[in-house]
Amino acid sequence: MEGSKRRVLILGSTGSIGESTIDIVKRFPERFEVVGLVAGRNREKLLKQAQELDVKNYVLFSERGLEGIKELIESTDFDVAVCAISGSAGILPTYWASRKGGRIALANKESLVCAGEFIKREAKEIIPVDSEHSAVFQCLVGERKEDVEEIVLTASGGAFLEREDLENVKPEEALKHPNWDMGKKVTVDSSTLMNKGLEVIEAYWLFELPLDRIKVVIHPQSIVHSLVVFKDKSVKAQIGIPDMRIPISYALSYPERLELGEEMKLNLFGLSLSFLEPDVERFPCLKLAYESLKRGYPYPIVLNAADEVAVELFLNGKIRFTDIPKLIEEALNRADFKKPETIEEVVEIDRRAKELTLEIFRRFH
Ligand SMILES: NC(=O)C1=CN([C@@H]2O[C@H](COP(=O)(O)OP(=O)(O)OC[C@H]3O[C@@H](n4cnc5c(N)ncnc54)[C@H](OP(=O)(O)O)[C@@H]3O)[C@@H](O)[C@H]2O)C=CC1
Ligand SMILES: CC(=O)[C@@H](O)[C@H](O)COP(=O)(O)O
Ligand SMILES: [Mn+2]
Repeated sequence: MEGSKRRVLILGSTGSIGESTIDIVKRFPERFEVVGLVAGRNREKLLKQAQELDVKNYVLFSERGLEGIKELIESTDFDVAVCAISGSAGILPTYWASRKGGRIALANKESLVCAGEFIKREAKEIIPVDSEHSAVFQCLVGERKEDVEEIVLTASGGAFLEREDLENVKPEEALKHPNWDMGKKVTVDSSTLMNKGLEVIEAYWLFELPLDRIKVVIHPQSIVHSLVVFKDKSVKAQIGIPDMRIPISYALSYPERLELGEEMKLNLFGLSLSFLEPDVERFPCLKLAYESLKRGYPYPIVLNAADEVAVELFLNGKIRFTDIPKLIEEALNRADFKKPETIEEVVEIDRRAKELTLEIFRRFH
């Protein structure tokens, strides 16, 4: 990384990951420069970021649509694209950025869940930003693939690990993550364990292990970010405070590491770490995610689409927390789409699966 600066394109700059990325870039002006910004609807924040970073190359989805995003990605020369648009809206932008040939610093797990095959085919290099996958990636540095026995993703358990009356959960309660400060969708997904389900599928694409060797353990403190078990039964874990600036900085600077401040250092004294088996009867979304991948494509696309619709309905007070997995399961049972052959077909299945989920909702409510 010595010499020239890394040119960074940020897709989803106004969100939680986008802002943390800008924080890192601003700490290391000699190493990075932002060369493009993409956001959804927050015009004011996008303009402020563009002005602060002196970036002329930016696009707002609500003004210029997907075509505007495509044009910006295709016309921007970048070294790293931070893919941090939330939800399936990130599929095509991540795919277009992958085709350009630079590094993909991937936060938008939904794009791998839905279009892993197509994005992996195009991308030259994917460095995970998602904390668990960054942890696994770091544990694997210097190791041989054939020596890996299992990947173990840690899950905080979300806001309701110990809650009895899940049917009475309110949206504002689901939006309080015990350890991480994140966007709404991923925070609700954490509370249903769907986030972990999506992450299992993300890990399947990133690390190319059979599904039965990708495990999940509940770890309420979010200090151990994930683990790898090797065939000699040695276990490596990556640990640290729950702050996304650490995996983001790693994805930007890999193979080097940046010098972050003392406030980011984990204090080991007084730490008490616990690990529990996930309860998939109380939190069926995790089971549904495994099942969707076992059934094969297009089911993970349907899982993701139905979840996006269900989370939105829950946040708008239209369904109960416990209806989220029911709606997703029904969508998976009724879905009758063929395996996608192109990225356009992926996007079409996502659209139709969302329609199907809304139809199911209307029939029962
Ligand atoms: N936050 C976190 O700590 C983590 C997040 N992730 C993943 O990273 C991704 C982003 O999460 P997070 O930052 O929390 O989400 P946020 O909701 O905070 O931010 C989402 C970003 O996407 C933009 N966006 C939404 N829709 C569109 C669209 N149609 N076109 C262009 N831009 C759009 C938003 O723009 P605007 O606000 O202007 O509308 C915003 O910049 C998700 O996939 C999440 O699962 C993974 C690990 C950790
Ligand atoms: C920070 C991050 O990577 C999130 O995806 C986080 O993992 C969410 O926490 P859960 O473990 O509760 O899903
Ligand atoms: Mn994660």
